[in-house]
Amino acid sequence: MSILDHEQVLIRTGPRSRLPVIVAVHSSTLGQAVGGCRLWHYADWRDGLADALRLSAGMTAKCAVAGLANGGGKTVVAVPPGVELDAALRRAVLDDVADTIASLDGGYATGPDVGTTPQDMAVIGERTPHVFCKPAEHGGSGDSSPATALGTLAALRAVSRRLHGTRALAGVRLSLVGLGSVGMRLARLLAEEGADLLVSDIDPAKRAASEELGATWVSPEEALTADADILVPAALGGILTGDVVPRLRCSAIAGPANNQLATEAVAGLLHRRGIVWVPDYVVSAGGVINALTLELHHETPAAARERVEAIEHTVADLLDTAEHRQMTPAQAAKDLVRLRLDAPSATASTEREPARLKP
Ligand SMILES: NC(=O)c1ccc[n+]([C@@H]2O[C@H](COP(=O)([O-])OP(=O)(O)OC[C@H]3O[C@@H](n4cnc5c(N)ncnc54)[C@H](O)[C@@H]3O)[C@@H](O)[C@H]2O)c1
Repeated sequence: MSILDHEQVLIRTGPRSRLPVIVAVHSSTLGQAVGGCRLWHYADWRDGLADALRLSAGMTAKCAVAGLANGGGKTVVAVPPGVELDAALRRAVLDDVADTIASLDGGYATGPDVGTTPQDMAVIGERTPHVFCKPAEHGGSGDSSPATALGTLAALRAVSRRLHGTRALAGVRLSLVGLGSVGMRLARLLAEEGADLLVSDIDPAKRAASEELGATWVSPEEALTADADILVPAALGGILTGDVVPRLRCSAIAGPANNQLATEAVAGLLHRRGIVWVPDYVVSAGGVINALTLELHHETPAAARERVEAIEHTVADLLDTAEHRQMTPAQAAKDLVRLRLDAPSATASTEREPARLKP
């Protein structure tokens, strides 16, 4: 991905922290660019730049498919190897990030990502209003995991309808990999629905809580290759490799974990095996939909919830389109992004029903 695919990229040496602060604005075609602030160690700052370029383009796609009136951006602070962020340096970094965002004059807003928290967003919010997911006591929507879990549940309903003709999840065999902030909440929601749950995590401390839900605890490898209706990746990325695909025994895959495919070609391998894969950026959009609807578009919690639950319709439409056009859901999602970016006024608006791609 090249810098020239982006509207603008700011690369600054933070005046306080002396660390490289990178803000990539990929697209503002649909509205203010949004994307989290990643504070991470990189061997070379150019690796941080590559991440910012890739992730900001991903945010454009995520917002477009979700029907949000927002574009994609990303902040990366590339911390060099060996530099530890004590409280003073962390504060300096966050102030540098805030001033860089403020210099864009509302063109871009940030939120939490790997290495930053809602509390960090409150610090950034002291210098610029263009920030979301601040803690509730600072007027924000806080932790995005509950909305991400709710949006994933909505996606799973659409997949269940595709597989079994009903959106109900009672009795549906789901295999969940990763019981973190999102995964554990999702497991609870699924257990309440009466789903038949296999669960796993590399952290054995998660076992007791999952068994209390009535779920069956298995190893991550068993969960990945389980004979299930739907595999739900909710841990780290890269779980779906060319080697794993022949061993899968699920009918569909839909989960919140980012970047599930080791390479783009894996979407085709899954399709050829008849396994329905719903792109992660569609499934996991609940958190960002909720935060933006509440904090940037100033709508009600009921409106935010409705938009998160609309992921069910988005996924249903993508699956219908993919079947009708004999393409992968990944390709159908890409086409939807292009459609919305080509005709922005006819698509994203937080005041209208999310536009849909009809088969
Ligand atoms: N939190 C959100 O709102 C949100 C939004 C969009 C996407 N996501 C993505 O969803 C995924 C989960 O997010 P989270 O906030 O729950 O993260 P988390 O760090 O709270 O949880 C991840 C869990 O996965 C487990 N894990 C790690 N490697 C594993 C493996 N190989 N096998 C099984 N379990 C493993 C960890 O022990 C942990 O319990 C991530 O990929 C994240 O990027 C999260």
